[in-house]
Parts: sequence; structure tokens; C-alpha cells
Amino acid sequence: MEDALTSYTAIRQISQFVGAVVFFHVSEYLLAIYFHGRSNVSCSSLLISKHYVIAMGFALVEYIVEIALIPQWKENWFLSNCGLVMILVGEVIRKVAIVTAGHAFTHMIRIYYEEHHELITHGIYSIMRHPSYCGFFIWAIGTQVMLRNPISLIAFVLVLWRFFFRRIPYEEFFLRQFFGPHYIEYARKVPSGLPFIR
Ligand SMILES: C[S@@+](CC[C@H](N)C(=O)[O-])C[C@H]1O[C@@H](n2cnc3c(N)ncnc32)[C@H](O)[C@@H]1O
Repeated sequence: MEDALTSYTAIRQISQFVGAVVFFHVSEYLLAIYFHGRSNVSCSSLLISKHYVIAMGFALVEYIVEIALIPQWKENWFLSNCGLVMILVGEVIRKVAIVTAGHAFTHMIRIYYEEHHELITHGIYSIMRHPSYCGFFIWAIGTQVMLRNPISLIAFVLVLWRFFFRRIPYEEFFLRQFFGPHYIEYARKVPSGLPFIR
């Protein structure tokens, strides 16, 4: 067990995982401060919820059990590197979305119209309506492909898809209230950016 955990494979894959997670959360927090000001940003912008900690904790436990029992399984570097590429691509898509939306981007879904909230339809928002969700979806699944965690991979796909399947209509209910026909027209032309979600 100790040998497996101190192997090159384990050290590299766990470091990549921890690095990806730390970079994701710290950069989300710093961007929120940049666009909304320190006094308007709370620790919730670190995006660390109870469910998230359970999911990531489960993924780490799965990784440790599998590398101890079937270390050769973790050594398919082609797939692991594909996961690393997904992490980078997902991170870039998400951050491009945040920077493009700027002040309009809030971690909590706005349920009241705020002055200066403009509808963003340019840049990456002209390709998909929910680029930050698309980016997070790719990023999170990429972490499990990189770790070569089959159980967590399936669980992440199902749980995240269901989460966005519920969140997007809720968010868009308010966007239609705020921007009326402009949002309806935008949503008619531009896909959501998540598979099988209109
Ligand atoms: C967590 S952000 C996610 C934004 C978007 N769903 C995405 O994936 O890039 C949620 C906030 O963004 C705002 N929002 C979402 N789409 C928007 C758009 N096209 N223009 C302006 N604000 C938007 C919503 O009102 C909500 O408060």
C-alpha cells in the first residue's frame, strides 16, 4: 500500500489532482473579488459545498483503494493525459466565460434584477448559453479521467448532468424575467453547451 502511494504514478496523479482543485477554487475566488469587490464576496465564492467535498473525498478514496489493489490500472498514461487535457480545456472555457460576462457573472443565481445587469451574448456566450457550466462539467469529469477512477467518473457524469439539468431552467426562468424577448430570442438561437440539455 505504502509503495503504491509513493510510486511515480501516484505522486504525479495526486499532485495533478490537488493542483487542479486548488487552482480552480483560488482562481474562482480571486476573479469574484476582481469583478465584484472584496466586500461583496464571501467564502461561498470558493465554491466548496458539503456535497462537493463528499464527491472529491470519495474520488480520492477510490483512487487510493485502486492504486493499492490494481496499480497497473492507473498506468494507462494516454487516458490519464487525456484527462489532464480535459482539466485544462474545461478550466480555460470556464475562465473565458467568467471574464466575458464580467460583472454579470455571479456564483449565486440572481433572482432579482439588478441595475447594470446586462445580457451577455457576445464572445463565448455566442457559441453557448452556459459556457461556465460546460467548462466545469469538462473540468470535473477530466479530474476523474486523469485519476482513472471508473466509479467516480460515472458518478460525476450522472450527478453533474442532473445538477445542471435542474439548475439551467431555474436560472433561465429569472433571465427571461429580466430580459424578456431578448433572452427568449437568444435561447432560441444558441444551444446550452451541455449535452442533451436544450
Ligand atoms: C454562475 S453564473 C453562470 C452563468 C452561465 N450560466 C454560464 O454557465 O456561463 C450565474 C449568473 O449568471 C447570470 N447569467 C447567466 N447567463 C447570463 C447572460 N447570458 N447574460 C447575463 N447574465 C447571465 C445569471 O443571472 C446568474 O446570476
